[in-house]
Formats: sequence, C-alpha cells, structure tokens
Amino acid sequence: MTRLALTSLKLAAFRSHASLRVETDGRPVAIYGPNGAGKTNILEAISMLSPGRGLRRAAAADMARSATGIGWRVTAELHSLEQSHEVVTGVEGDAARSVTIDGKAAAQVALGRIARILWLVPVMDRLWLEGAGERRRFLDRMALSFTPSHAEASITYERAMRDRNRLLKDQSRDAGWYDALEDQMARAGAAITATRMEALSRVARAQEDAATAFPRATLSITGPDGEDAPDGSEDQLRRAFAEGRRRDMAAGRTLTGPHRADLSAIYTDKDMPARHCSTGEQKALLISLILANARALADSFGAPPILLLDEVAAHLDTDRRAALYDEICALGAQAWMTGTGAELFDALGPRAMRLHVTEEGGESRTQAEA
Ligand SMILES: Nc1ncnc2c1ncn2[C@@H]1O[C@H](COP(=O)(O)OP(=O)(O)OP(=O)(O)O)[C@@H](O)[C@H]1O
Repeated sequence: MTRLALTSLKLAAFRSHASLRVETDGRPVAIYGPNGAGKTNILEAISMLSPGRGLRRAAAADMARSATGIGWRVTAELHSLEQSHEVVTGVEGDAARSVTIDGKAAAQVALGRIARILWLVPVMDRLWLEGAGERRRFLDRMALSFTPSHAEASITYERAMRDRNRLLKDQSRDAGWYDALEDQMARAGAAITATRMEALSRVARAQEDAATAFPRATLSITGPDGEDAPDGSEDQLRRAFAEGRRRDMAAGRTLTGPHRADLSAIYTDKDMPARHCSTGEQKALLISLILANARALADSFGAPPILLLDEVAAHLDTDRRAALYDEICALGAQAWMTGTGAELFDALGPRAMRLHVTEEGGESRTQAEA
C-alpha cells in the first residue's frame, strides 16, 4: 500500500457524475475515455479534498450536477501512513462548502493536515507567460504542502488587508486603526514569506542530484515587476505598510506585501527564463517541479502526496512518458492521471489500475478495470 492514498472515492451529483464509486488498492489510477466524458471532473472532485477552490478554481455551486442542481458531495477514505480517515465535503443548497473528517465538522484548512494533494492541469502550460496571480497560487500550494498553517496565515493576512483597503478607500486617517491592521498583516505576511522561502529551498534540495529525466528549475521569489523581493520580515513589512499609506490611499488598495510577490523560474541547465522556453520545455519544467515537491514531501513526512495529473501523458514523447511513470512508481505516489486513450498508459503495465469513463446523455459512466 502506498503511504498516502485514496482507497475509496464516492461522488454524488458532482458535475457530470450523478454517482460514482471507485475502490483502489493504493496504486496509481489511469483514467481514460473520450473528450468530455468526465475525467477531469474526477480529478477536480479529489482536489476538493484540499483547502480552497480546487483545480478549476470554480465556485462551489458550479460543481453541482446541473440536472439535479441542489448540491454535491465527495466522500473519500484516505489512507495516510498508518491511519485512515473518512473525509466528506460538499455543498447543500446555498450553504458554503462543508467538511467533515471522521464524522466531525472541520474547517477547510484542516484538510491540509491530512491530505497533501498536488496537481498539474493544462491551463498551467501558460503559467510562466501570464499574470503573477497563477504563479503565486502555484507557490502557495507548494508552501501549503509543507506547512499546512500557511492556509491560516493567508486567511489572516487577506482579512486584515481587506479591512485596511476599506480604510484606504474611505480616506480614513485613523492612525490607530492602520497600526493595528498593519501589525496583523506584518505578522501573517512574514509567516507567509518564510513558508514560501522554506518551500523553495526544500524543492531546490530535492532537485540536487535527483535521478530524474526532467530538467532542473531554479526558483526565486521576486517583487511584482521582477525586482528582487524585500526580505519580508515583520519589521520590514510593518515599515513598508506605514510608509506606503499615502500612496496606497491614492490607489485605494495596498500596493506592497506578499500578496504582490511573483515567482520566477529559470531552466537551470540552459540558464534561460522559463517564459522563453519552448512549450514542451515549460511542461517538462512543471512536471519536474511537481516531482521535486513530491520527493521533498516524501523525505520530510514519510509519504509522497497524491498527484493529480490532467492530460500530462499525451504531451510527452514515449521515453519521457515512461520516465514519468517510473518516477511516480519509485516515489510510491498515488497519481490520478487522465488521457483520452488507454494506450497512453501502456508503459505503466500492472503498476496502475484503470478507470474507463464514458458519457451517455450528459451523464458520466465509470468502469474500473484491474
Ligand atoms: N455542473 C455540471 N453539471 C453537469 N455536467 C457538467 C457540469 N459541469 C461540467 N459538466 C460536463 O462535464 C463534461 C466535462 O467533463 P471533463 O472536463 O471531466 O471532461 P474530460 O473527460 O476531462 O474531457 P477532455 O478530454 O476533453 O478534457 C462536459 O461534458 C460538461 O458539460
């Protein structure tokens, strides 16, 4: 048995899946079937077992099956090292997404402590080319995977910043209010930056001397315009917020802090910024980073994360694809992978189970194969 795995997954009224039930023995799962059959929907459902909006960043209500429209539910048996947890998450009517762990109501952030889940989806092919927001989210998922309290620090920071932005918009000059909110932002912000830096150094270490077919990437955190990021300590942030009040009031929002950070990547062996690399090279860099993150987690916690790899196989040549499968299996990670044809997964042989997904009249049907 892999050390972190979903051994059972049930979906109810989740997008195209009226109901789905899959039992696994912890091996990776290769999901295949035609376009629109509902393969990515299964990965999205699994991504809801981590805090946040999942791999499509969709509103929770949009995940409800449109034919039913009253809500959805994902129920999973999660085997983690020597423990098993039953996790249920879903939405009913207009209520916010709820989570229960072993029958007890829990906050979403608690999911980060029992299920480490990383994903790679086709929209991330443009990660190095588009806005900083997606890159920051990528960085934060990495940070969250090592330090679950990153989620709480982010919530505290965002909340205090929203309040500060309101003061700025109202043109308030109440220094006491600013001091109090900026103090919260400086403390949470310093924690956010420290966790991000820690994640980068763990991923960098996991790339050193790694036996991998994928290229190394050198990551660093920069300011919004690619400049070197300030040290991000509590004192530095407190000073930057206080000094920036006048400028921020003119802008109506906070213009400095970890919410403006960007992630830069260099293709190490070519000394080439990732955004200048070919499409295939960029994809290889992303796979490399996910695998390095997974190796670092396995080293630190004794278990690699669950990996959700949407349409990754189709974009790799035969050798790279075989290398990816070998690396996943060597890690002992339960990867859930999608592709249109079963043959994309031939090189996995009996190392993975297969799920065949088809669509009939707007409803997905799933058949597990040994
Ligand atoms: N809320 C919803 N209710 C019902 N069906 C939905 C809902 N949201 C999406 N769908 C359907 O789910 C299908 C898309 O599923 P999904 O993205 O999982 O496909 P896929 O098998 O990954 O396809 P591809 O190979 O094209 O990526 C579409 O047919 C879409 O109409």
